[in-house]
Amino acid sequence: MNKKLKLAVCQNKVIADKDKNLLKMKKMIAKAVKQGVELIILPEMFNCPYDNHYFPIYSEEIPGGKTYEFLSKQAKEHNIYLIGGSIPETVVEDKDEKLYNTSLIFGPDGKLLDKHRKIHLFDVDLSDGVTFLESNTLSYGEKVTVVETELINIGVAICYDLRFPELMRLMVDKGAEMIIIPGAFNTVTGPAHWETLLKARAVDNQVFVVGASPARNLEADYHAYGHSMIIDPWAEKLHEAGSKEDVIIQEIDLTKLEKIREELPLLKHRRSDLYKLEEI
Ligand SMILES: NC(=O)CCC(=O)C(=O)O
Repeated sequence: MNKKLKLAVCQNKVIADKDKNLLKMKKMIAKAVKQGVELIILPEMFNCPYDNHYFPIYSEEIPGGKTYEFLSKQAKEHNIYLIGGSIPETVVEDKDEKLYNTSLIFGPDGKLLDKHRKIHLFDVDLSDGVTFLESNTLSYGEKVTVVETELINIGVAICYDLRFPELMRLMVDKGAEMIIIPGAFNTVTGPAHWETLLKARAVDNQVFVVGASPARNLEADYHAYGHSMIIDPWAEKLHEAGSKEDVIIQEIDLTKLEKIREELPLLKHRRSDLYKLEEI
C-alpha cells in the first residue's frame, strides 16, 4: 500500500444538457489533475438531472455510451483512477428494458474495473416537501462492490445505500479500506444526516469515506445538498465543499487506517459466536 494518496472530488452543477455537463466535468478533472491527484470521484447522476423524468432520456447502455467513452478516455488520458459518480444505465434483456443508477469505476488504463448498481432505491415522502420514488423508473442493484486497486481497496455504494450499515460492513469484510459514496442528498436530509452518516460509516468500519455530491442547482426541481466531504477512519473531516461548484483536493495518509485498526481493533473484537452478517 502506498502511504499517501491525493484525491479529488469534482462537485459539478448538473443541468439539463448532457454534453455541457460532460464538458464542465472535463474542465474540473483537468483542474484536479494539475494538482497531481491519482483518484478522482464524481457525484451521483453527474451528467443527468436527478429526476425520474430525465433518467430514461439520459440513460446509456454500458459499455459503449457517450458517458462511458468519456470516462474511459479521461481516466486513460490522465492516468488516474476515476469513480464515475453515477449515470442512468439501460439494460435490455429479452426485450425487457430496465434502468439502473450505476457507478462506473475506471483504472488508469481506461478499462472498466467494475460497476456498482444502486442497491437501495430512494422511495420517500417527507412532510418537509421532499418526495421521490426512484423505483418508478429504476431497478434494484444486486451486488456488493469492492475494487482492489494499486492505491487502496475501494468500496462503492450510491447515496441512499449509505443509510444501510450492513452493506458498508459487508464491503469492509470484502476488504474495502475506502468507501466512496456518490450521493445527491437534498436540502432537507442533507443538513440533518449527510455528515453524520458519512462519519458514522467511517468510525463504524475504520475506513476513509468520501461523499461526492452534485452542487446545488436552484433552477432544478430537486435541490442537491452539495457539501462533498472527505472523512478519515477516526471520523475526522479532512475537507468539505460548500453548496456551489467546486473541486476539492486532499492528500490522505493511509497509515492512519493501519494505526487506528491496530490500536483500537474493533473489527477483530466482533463476537461471531453470537451474531454474523453474510452476503447472500
Ligand atoms: N439520491 C438519493 O438516494 C438521496 C438520498 C437521500 O437524500 C437520503 O436522505 O437518504
